[in-house]
Amino acid sequence: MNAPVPAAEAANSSAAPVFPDPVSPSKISARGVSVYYGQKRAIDDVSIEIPKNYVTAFIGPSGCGKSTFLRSLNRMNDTIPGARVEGEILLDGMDIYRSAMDVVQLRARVGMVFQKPNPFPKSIYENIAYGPRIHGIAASKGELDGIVEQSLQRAGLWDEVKDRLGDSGTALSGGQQQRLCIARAIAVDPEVILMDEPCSALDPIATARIEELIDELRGRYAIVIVTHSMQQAARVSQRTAFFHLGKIVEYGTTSDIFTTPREERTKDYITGRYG
Ligand SMILES: Nc1ncnc2c1ncn2[C@@H]1O[C@H](COP(=O)(O)OP(=O)(O)OP(=O)(O)O)[C@@H](O)[C@H]1O
Repeated sequence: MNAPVPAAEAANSSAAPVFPDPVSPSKISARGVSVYYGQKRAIDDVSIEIPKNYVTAFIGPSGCGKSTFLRSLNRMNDTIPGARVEGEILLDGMDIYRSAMDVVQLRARVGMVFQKPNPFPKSIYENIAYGPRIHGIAASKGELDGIVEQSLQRAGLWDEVKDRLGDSGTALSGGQQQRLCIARAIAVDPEVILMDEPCSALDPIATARIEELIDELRGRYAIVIVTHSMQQAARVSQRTAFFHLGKIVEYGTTSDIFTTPREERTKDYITGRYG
């Protein structure tokens, strides 16, 4: 295994670059990760340490592998026929593909929020209560009620739904459904929350509310967000990884990436000159 080296130094060597965080300890890290769909390599030998307590944005042109890499962080690719992951993904140092870690437990620790809000076709209450119940997090109905309320509070949804917890989650607006999905992820006490373009199906007002929410949750979780919006990456993240052709070309603080990118490809992409 390679020791982490500064990104600039690594970029000049022939070995694949390793991107340690400049300040924060790692929560989840990739070492030499490649992801294949059949013969096609969508992610090519990526190593990165994703820090605790920050929002990390994955940016890059369409098809560069952002979602594929995101999904490899909680084994979501396992559900895609023919998909294969090589290398190591370490959650607090434990290899999520090779240890005895149960995938259901893993996905509680590393939650996922999708592009299109996907509440269960069940009540608002049940959308939140299901996870804590199957993971044995709540010992009593009273405790479960408390988790439901706290999760909805943290997702900024409690005041809007407290009088209609029995209504279907699918009856909420798109923005409310997305906050419900975030509350559902929070309810099982995750350490990492992965968000794949969580605002792309939402209008500007709902988007602003989700961005505020991400900011409120920052510090409590390691959050990773895939986004096509440079403005959104600049608003919500403290760290940014720029992907290109299945590799991370550049990683750093969001302010550095947006003000003084080192790589021409990053510069072209964030200034809209990529073509
Ligand atoms: N289920 C799949 N089966 C086969 N190939 C796939 C699958 N999902 C993605 N790919 C391919 O892997 C590559 C990376 O796709 P991915 O969706 O990860 O990129 P992305 O950067 O997230 O793109 P976008 O920004 O457009 O969502 C692309 O060439 C894509 O066609």
